[in-house]
Amino acid sequence: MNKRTLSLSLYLNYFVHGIGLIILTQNMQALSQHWNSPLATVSYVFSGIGIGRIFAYFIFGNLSDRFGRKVFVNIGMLSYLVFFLGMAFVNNIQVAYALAIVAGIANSALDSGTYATFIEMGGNQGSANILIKAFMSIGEFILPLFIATLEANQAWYGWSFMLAAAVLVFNLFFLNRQTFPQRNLADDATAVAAQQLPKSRRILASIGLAGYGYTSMALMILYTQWISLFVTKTYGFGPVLAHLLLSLYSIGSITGVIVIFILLRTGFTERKLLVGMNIGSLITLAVVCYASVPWLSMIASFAFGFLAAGGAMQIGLNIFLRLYPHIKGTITGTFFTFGSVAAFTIPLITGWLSKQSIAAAMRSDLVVAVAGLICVAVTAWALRPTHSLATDRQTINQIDQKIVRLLNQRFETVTDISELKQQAHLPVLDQSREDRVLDRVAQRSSEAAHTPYLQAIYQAIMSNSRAYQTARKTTTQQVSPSTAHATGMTTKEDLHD
Ligand SMILES: O=C(O)C(=O)C[C@]1(C(=O)O)C=C[C@@H](O)C=C1
Repeated sequence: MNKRTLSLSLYLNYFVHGIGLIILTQNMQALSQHWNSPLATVSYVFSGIGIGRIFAYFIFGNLSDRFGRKVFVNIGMLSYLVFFLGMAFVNNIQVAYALAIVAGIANSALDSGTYATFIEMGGNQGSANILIKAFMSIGEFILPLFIATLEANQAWYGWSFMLAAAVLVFNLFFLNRQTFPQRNLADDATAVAAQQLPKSRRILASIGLAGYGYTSMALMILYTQWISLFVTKTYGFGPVLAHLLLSLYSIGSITGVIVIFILLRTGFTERKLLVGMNIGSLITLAVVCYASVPWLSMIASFAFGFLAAGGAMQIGLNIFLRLYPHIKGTITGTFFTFGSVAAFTIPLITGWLSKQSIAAAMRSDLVVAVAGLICVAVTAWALRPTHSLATDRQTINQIDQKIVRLLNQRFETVTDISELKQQAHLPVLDQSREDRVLDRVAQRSSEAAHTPYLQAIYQAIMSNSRAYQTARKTTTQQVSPSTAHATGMTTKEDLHD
């Protein structure tokens, strides 16, 4: 399995999915003309996507645990292909509705296969799931520009559908050349830690996370649906500023994805990050809901996008997946079923609230934010670290991961040093340098009792560094005997090191 190419291929699907998310709304006028139907009917067709999603998530998640991820990623891609090709030509509303359902199914199949695959690739792939969001955003960013270009050239609206279809056809070939990781493979530490968690705490965390599946999605949908209208009606902001707030939210979201990806790579705890982000979401949302000053709203909207839509939902799912490492597909399905229910119910609930006032509809997002915070706080509390053999070993695994990365960097530097020394005809061993390194270790050690052991470790590191340099030197000399002769390098002393 080549992690890089497989990841790239999986991400490419989410670029297409990002296009799929907005292609109907972006082509609403054109479709309404083509279908000879009013905008309201076109909008009704969109609800098919939600229906397809709700029904497919749970079934697909479960099945992907049984039949493997690749099948479901393929089902997702093929369904999306049917949707894009069909929608570009269809002129019958019923068929269009059926195609919208197919898009919902495509979405669920992709998610059921992909999120689990990233975790199953091993290593720190939880952070890889966060990047899925970034690829969706790229798709959502490029499509409107592409459509604007088509409109400017008075070209057929269907080309936007063809663009997505072309990427899918290419990716179907690309992806099917890749091998997927072994299914439901839990790394030992994760499996043991999950098993050792008392049942009551696991149930509590599961309830919190399922609830978060709903609130995290609801929080974003409600905001994007009402923000522009809210600031216009409540604070009298102009249309440009109203739309700018939404753009700032999107920019914040993309920035968030990148920053969180980096934080997770550097070993930040997902649990703490999630609680922090939800506290931040609540505060920034309260600012947007009650501040009537444009500049403050702008900053808060960016920050809200960063915190609420910058991959927080994906972190929630990652934690959920680690809790049940043997049924990752089912867990993904369950989590997103809750999200789909939010996508379906929030427009209905807020539509009803908006009859009272637009401000009431918008500010109801604060209730969602509080509920989300309670969900993640309960989860974090239930999953608080307790000292056991399994959890402490997991901590050691994380520390070792960092040490190995740093040792790789050290050896890369030693490679440079080795070359410089060869050029300057210097021996591999430099005792005075080694003494200084050991002195520095003693100075840096924060615990006197550890110091002799740390020094012994460093002695071993340097002894291996010498062995590595000597081995390199020998290989270079074998490759180029004339150079070896000219330099007269390999000394007995070095080889004994
Ligand atoms: O600094 C050097 O000259 C190195 O070759 C590096 C290094 C080390 O690994 O730290 C290795 C061997 C020397 O004896 C001293 C130090």
